[in-house]
Amino acid sequence: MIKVGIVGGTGYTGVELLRLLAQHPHVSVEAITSRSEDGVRVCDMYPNLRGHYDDLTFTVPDAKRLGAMDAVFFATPHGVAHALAGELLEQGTRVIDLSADFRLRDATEWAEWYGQSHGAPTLLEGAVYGLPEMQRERIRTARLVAVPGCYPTAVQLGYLPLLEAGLIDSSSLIADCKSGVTGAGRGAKVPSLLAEASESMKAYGAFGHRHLPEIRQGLRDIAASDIGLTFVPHLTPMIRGIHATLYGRLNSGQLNGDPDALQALFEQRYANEPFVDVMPAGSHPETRSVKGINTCRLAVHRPGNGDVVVVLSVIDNLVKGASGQAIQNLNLMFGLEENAGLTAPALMP
Ligand SMILES: NC(=O)C1=CN([C@@H]2O[C@H](COP(=O)(O)OP(=O)(O)OC[C@H]3O[C@@H](n4cnc5c(N)ncnc54)[C@H](OP(=O)(O)O)[C@@H]3O)[C@@H](O)[C@H]2O)C=CC1
Ligand SMILES: CC(=O)N[C@@H](CCC(=O)OP(=O)(O)O)C(=O)O
Repeated sequence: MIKVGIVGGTGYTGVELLRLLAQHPHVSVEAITSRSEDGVRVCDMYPNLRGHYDDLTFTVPDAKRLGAMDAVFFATPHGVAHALAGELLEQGTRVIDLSADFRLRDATEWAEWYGQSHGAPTLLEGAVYGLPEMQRERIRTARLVAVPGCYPTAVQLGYLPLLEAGLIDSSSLIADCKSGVTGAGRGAKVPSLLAEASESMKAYGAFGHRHLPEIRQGLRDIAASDIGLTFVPHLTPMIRGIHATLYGRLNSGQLNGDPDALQALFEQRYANEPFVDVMPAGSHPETRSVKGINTCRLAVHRPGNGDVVVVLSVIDNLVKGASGQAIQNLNLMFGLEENAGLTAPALMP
């Protein structure tokens, strides 16, 4: 069994790691941290886990204890992994970070968007961006993986086939994205209150959200050209889910009027991807169809056979957008089946 620890076990991505790992055939969770719930049994705080982790208790983070693990997940706010990851890596422990600490390759850019200086710039060179559909081979040998953010996962997977094939103009992309409220974490915040978030919807971060540089960096790698992207996130009254509506303008002379070419492109690009499902032509994927699972469902449209392509991309923010993708990365890093622990179907309704 692979011994793992989780730093930040009381948050939504932490408890989602526990839920998914309870079904994992090759992983045993041996350490879980919380400073505020030190000494509390996991199943007393999260009764959905009763019968799974009856002997597991939250403890304060301790580098020596965590360094005895084969791998440690960080499900913590930005900046925490900066402080601890180096010490764990030195002890031979592999690190899978769900926060944004190692997602941007440029420490100066990170500092500009996150409002604090980068705490571990020397680790950046060895960090691998954990989007398996782009970086699978590098992830297999990585010791430090930066799990992509939820919006960046939905947006990059949607644009990937189009940009790789050079079909759309990379300077005029528009990503209109909606998220459920668990995307904001479990901490008490006024915008997440029932009376604030239910029966209402609003955009936020239209002036520039911290996922913008992350998405741009990923799309630049795919397109090998500069990216012009307008990204506007919205908060919607769902618990889980991200819905991204992605627009791109076809480069002139592309597709030559072939009505099936776009669909065929997406189906071919993702034919061997275990966690990307290209839906039949004309589909409109629903967020509830990915509730609790690690799948990104996509549909591609070309309204009126015009020169605009619309991609619809849905994920569960807590699974393919965070904890599920983190486990997919662990499976690759340890040479396991890529879908180990990630095979259950989605909840419905
Ligand atoms: N929610 C989502 O959909 C997604 C979240 N993420 C990212 O994953 C990370 C975790 O998110 P989420 O689960 O929502 O966060 P939460 O705010 O729900 O939980 C944060 C956890 O971190 C612990 N923690 C906080 N500060 C520290 C610290 N200084 N040292 C050690 N532990 C600390 C908390 O426990 P305690 O304070 O008791 O120690 C808690 O268990 C974040 O970086 C987030 O941006 C990524 C993708 C999607
Ligand atoms: C609805 C909501 O508030 N979403 C979060 C992003 C979700 C996320 O987890 O992003 P990171 O992994 O980069 O933290 C936000 O907009 O800040």
